[in-house]
Amino acid sequence: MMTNADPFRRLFVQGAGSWGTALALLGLQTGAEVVLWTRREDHAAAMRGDRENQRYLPGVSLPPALTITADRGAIAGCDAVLSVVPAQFAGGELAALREASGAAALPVALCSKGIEAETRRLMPEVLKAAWPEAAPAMLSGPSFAADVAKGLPTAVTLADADRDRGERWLATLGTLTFRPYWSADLTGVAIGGAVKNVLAVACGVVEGQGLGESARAALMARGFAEAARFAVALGAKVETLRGLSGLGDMILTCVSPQSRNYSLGVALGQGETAADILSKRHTVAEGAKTAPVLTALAREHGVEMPVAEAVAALVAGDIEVDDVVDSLLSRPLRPESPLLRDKT
Ligand SMILES: NC(=O)C1=CN([C@@H]2O[C@H](COP(=O)(O)OP(=O)(O)OC[C@H]3O[C@@H](n4cnc5c(N)ncnc54)[C@H](OP(=O)(O)O)[C@@H]3O)[C@@H](O)[C@H]2O)C=CC1
Ligand SMILES: O=C(CO)COP(=O)(O)O
Repeated sequence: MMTNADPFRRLFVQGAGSWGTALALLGLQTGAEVVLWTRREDHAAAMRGDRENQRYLPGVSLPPALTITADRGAIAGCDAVLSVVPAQFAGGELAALREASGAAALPVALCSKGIEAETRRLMPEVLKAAWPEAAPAMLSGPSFAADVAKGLPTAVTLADADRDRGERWLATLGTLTFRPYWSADLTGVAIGGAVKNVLAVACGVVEGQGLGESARAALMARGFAEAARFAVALGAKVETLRGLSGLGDMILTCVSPQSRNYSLGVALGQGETAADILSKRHTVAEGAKTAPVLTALAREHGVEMPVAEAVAALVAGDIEVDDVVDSLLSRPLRPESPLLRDKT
């Protein structure tokens, strides 16, 4: 046991992609009753029949204790929600779930990593607009669903402005191998998760272009600097960006072929177009939709984000991959530290 707080007893997991499924299994491990919800009845029926999510998390068995449904009404009696729907669809799905719950004041942990393109909202703002009665938390950090489902050691950040409720989340999800650490900085956690996907695409491009590991490390460091500038401009704490949900997740996804965002970047670097790559996939690469809205928000706040700008232009097909590399390499030589830069 990680904490003496009372865990939530009946969890509603919204979204049965790979991450929602892995988190549902975690909830069962800590003794909660868990409802895993998918929007498609045929997907629910297949998972119930196979006791496996063959589409998104193959090879992992789903115990009989896991309730699998496409009925939002199954939220009745649940005392907490994990929302694990891709960022662009989260607002609509959260609003529909609010209605099914009778606008209940439930704790909702947001587990998606992105920024809503239409409204430029971070995930906690998406929740506030869709379900104002809900109590928001953010769960994010370096954690591949397949690793977590195998019980491999993982550490993440769980942000909740209310420490006691945060402790309840830790008790609900923490196991010997899955270690959530509490933070109060929801904005910082939401930004770290969203921005690292964009940086992972950029690092994949470096790999796809064969530019070498030194170049990739340089890009990660410069990418981290722009993520931190952006986070501070939006009121987040820079320490949060240095933690598991920022730097930790960047380190994972900016080097691993297991990352869908990194592998999108590799294919872009090899000359394929984003439209072609994404049309062949059924899984999500959040960085593609986050890059343009991230750069728009950054410009609004007067923050320079050249790496994110390059990814946005490449994904939109506005620029060739060789030109992206040239534009990043031809940036002016100036002091590395922003503090020194201000004085020169
Ligand atoms: N996978 C991972 O290792 C991790 C993922 N995350 C984050 O979790 C979130 C969910 O990703 P993940 O579980 O990987 O997803 P997957 O790529 O495994 O699956 C895609 C999911 O998106 C759903 N989806 C697609 N289109 C829509 C739509 N129009 N409306 C509602 N849902 C839709 C799919 O449902 P359907 O089958 O019905 O189309 C499916 O549940 C993302 O924000 C991701 O960044 C965070 C940490 C780890
Ligand atoms: O967020 C993740 C791991 O922390 C998953 O990364 P991808 O979405 O790039 O696969």
